[in-house]
Amino acid sequence: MNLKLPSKQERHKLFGSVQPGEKLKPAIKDEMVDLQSQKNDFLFNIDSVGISNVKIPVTINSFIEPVKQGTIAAFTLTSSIPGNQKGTNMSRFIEQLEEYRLRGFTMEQEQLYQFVSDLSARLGQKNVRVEVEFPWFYERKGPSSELSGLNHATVRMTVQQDSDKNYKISGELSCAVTTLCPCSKEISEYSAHNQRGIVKISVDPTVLSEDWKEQLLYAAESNASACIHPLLKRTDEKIVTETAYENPRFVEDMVRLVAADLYEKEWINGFTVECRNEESIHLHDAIATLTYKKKIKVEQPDIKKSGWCHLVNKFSAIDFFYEIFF
Ligand SMILES: Nc1nc2c(ncn2[C@@H]2O[C@H](COP(=O)(O)OP(=O)(O)OP(=O)(O)O)[C@@H](O)[C@H]2O)c(=O)[nH]1
Repeated sequence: MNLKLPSKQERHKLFGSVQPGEKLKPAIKDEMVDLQSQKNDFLFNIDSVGISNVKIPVTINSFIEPVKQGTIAAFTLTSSIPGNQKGTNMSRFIEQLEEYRLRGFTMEQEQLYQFVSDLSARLGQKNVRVEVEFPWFYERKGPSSELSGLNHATVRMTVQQDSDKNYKISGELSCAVTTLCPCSKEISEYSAHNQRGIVKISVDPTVLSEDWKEQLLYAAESNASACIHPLLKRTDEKIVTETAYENPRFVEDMVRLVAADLYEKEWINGFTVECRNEESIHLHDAIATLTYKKKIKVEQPDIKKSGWCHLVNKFSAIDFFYEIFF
């Protein structure tokens, strides 16, 4: 270990770095060409332009422990632009995201509605969309030992403002469950193959219920053969195994049973349920999807001009909490 290295500057030169050239273009913002804001006939309107896969730390409130948690959210922020505008001002998306991060950005619909409203004003565009995806952690206890660990589901929220300033929100949750094959149980002398099923539920609500992600998780887990657990002792494993055997489910059974639960929820206008079983006896997956739309008149949320807007949630989160735990 007795190398005689050239200085860092000489090393950079060795690997191709050169002296800066003569700088002739303006360095002051007001003197710079603003290509993006140029007006001309640029042939087409653009439906959606912006940034995607922007990751920042955010906060989530949960009705299941841990009730307040930090997570990493990935954002896609876009707007339309008219045919006479060359481009969007991309830095403004990040500028606004940073302002919200510094204030404390919680992934709730009130803040997302306000975010879209503020972004629309900042960009000077009406068609604005924010999509955010993040892992949500929830505590799961072993059914007998009651020892706990953390599971997580993937949550996605989308808020869109259209050219008439109408708002539309949607929510999606994707979680893992256990499914045990009814056919295998029926035909075999012993046992039945089972697998991890990925249930994805997308809902189209008037307004998302305050505890919407907990309700969707419950709809998936309570209709599965068994729940997925991070930590199981033998006493737990026996119960989980037997519960799965007592509740066999095809992917078709899963999407229909979850659909029935979603249909009963007043705040949901339409939904899509998908179940994908990572088959343990095949290399391929089994999948089923079901989409249903109720015939309902959609009301608009009340967005305040500044500050977080307040929306009334029709469904009681506390009712749901008691339904699960008592
Ligand atoms: N429109 C557009 N911008 C891009 C593209 N690729 C990079 N940029 C961004 O251009 C940005 C700079 O443009 P603006 O955001 O319009 O900057 P500005 O004009 O100083 O900002 P304002 O004062 O808010 O108008 C940088 O943040 C780059 O990321 C692209 O394909 N299209």
